Amino acid sequence: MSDDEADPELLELLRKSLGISSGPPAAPETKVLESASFICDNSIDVALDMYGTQSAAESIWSQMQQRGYSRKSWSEHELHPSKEEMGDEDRLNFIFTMDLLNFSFWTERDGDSRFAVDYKDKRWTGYWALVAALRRALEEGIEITSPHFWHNGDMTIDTIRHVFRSATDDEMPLLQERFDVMIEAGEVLCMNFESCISSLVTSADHSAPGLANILAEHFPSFRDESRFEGRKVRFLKRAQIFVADLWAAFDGQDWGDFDDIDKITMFADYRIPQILHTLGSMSYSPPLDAHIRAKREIPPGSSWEIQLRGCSIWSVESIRRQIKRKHPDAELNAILIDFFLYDAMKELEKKAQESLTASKENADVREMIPHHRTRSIWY
Ligand SMILES: Nc1nc2c(c(CN[C@H]3C=C[C@H](O)[C@@H]3O)cn2[C@@H]2O[C@H](COP(=O)(O)O)[C@@H](O)[C@H]2O)c(=O)[nH]1
Repeated sequence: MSDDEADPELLELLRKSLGISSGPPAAPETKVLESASFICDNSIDVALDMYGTQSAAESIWSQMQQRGYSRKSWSEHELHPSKEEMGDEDRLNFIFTMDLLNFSFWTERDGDSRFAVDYKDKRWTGYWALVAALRRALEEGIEITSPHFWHNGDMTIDTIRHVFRSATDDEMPLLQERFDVMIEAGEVLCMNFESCISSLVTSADHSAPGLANILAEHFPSFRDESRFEGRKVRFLKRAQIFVADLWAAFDGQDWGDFDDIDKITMFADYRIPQILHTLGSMSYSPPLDAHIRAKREIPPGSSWEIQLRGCSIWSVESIRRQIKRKHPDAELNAILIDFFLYDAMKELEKKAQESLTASKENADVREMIPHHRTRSIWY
C-alpha cells in the first residue's frame, strides 16, 4: 500500500467517531410502520383478528376492483381541486392548507344539528366541511390558502371564525388551534422555504417519507408522535396524508412524483379504526368497547388512544399483505386502501343515517360502533 493510501479500517473508525457516514445516504424512513408493529405487539385493549382481516381483505379488494378505485378517485370528489380549475401553485397551497387543518371535526352533536358548512347548495360535514369552507373563502376573495396571508399580519382569529362559520349553531372545533397552526406554518415557511410550498416539496427530492420527515422536523403541528411502553412512537398522520394527497391530486407526476410512495402508511385518524372494527378486522377489550360506545372521550397520548392508532396502521398493513398474497399482481398500497376505507366509511355513515331517519322504529342497522373521541390537532 502506497504511503498516501490511508488504512480503510482506520478511515471507517474516523468516520464513525466523527459521525460521518461512508456509504450513500440511507434512504429516508418515517419509522411509522415500525412503531405500529411495536404498539400492536404490546396492545391488550385492541387486537387484530386474523379471520376478520382475511375477509376484510377480500371484500375490500373486490369492491376496489368493481369500482375501478385508483389514485384518480381522489380527483373525482367534487370538492377536491382539479388541475382544470387551479394552477399547480394554487393547488399545492390548497392541499397544504387542507392537510394542515385536517383534524378533529367531530362534535357532541350528530345528525342535522352538527357543525356543517353550506356551499354550492349542499350542506357539508366533517372533513368535507373543511374543504368546502376553504373553497368558499377563496371565492369570497380571502387568500386563506396563502402562506403570505398567514404571515403578513392580515389574518386574525376573526378571519378564521368567518372562514369556518357553521350553518348550524354548532361551531367547528379547535378554531383557536387552527389559527395558531396557520400562524406557525406561515413563520416556518417564511424562514425556511421562501413562503413557498413548492420549495418545501422540492426539498424532499422526490422522497415520500423524506417529505413527511421534513414536515415533522420543521413544523411542530405536524410532529405527530407519542410515547408507548417507554418508547417514542410516530404516527405522522397529517404529514403522511399531505404526501398522499399530493401523489393522488397530481396523479403521481410533477408535485406528486415520489420514488418511494409505497413507504407511506395508513393515516391514523378516528374514522378508519371505526370501519376496521365494523369489518371485524380489529376488536376491543370490553372496557374500551363500552367506553367508545358510550361516546366518552379518550385523552390524546393515552394508552388506549395509542393502541387504537397503532393497531389501525398495522391492521391496514396486514390487509395489504393479505391482498398481495392472494392477488400478487394487485396494484395497490396502504394509501389506496386507506382512502377507499375512508370513503366507504362515509357511505356507510350516510346509509346508517338515512335508514335511521327513514325507519327509526324498525331500523335493523347493526349498531355500528361509534368512532373514538380524542380531541387533538393530530387527526
Ligand atoms: N385515514 C384517513 N383519514 C381521513 C381521510 C380524510 C379525507 N381524505 C380524502 C382524500 C382521499 C380520500 O378518498 C378522502 O376522500 C379525512 N380523514 C380524517 O378523518 C376524520 C374526519 O372524519 P369525518 O369527521 O367523518 O369527516 C379526521 O380525522 C380526518 O383527518 C382519509 O382519506 N384517510
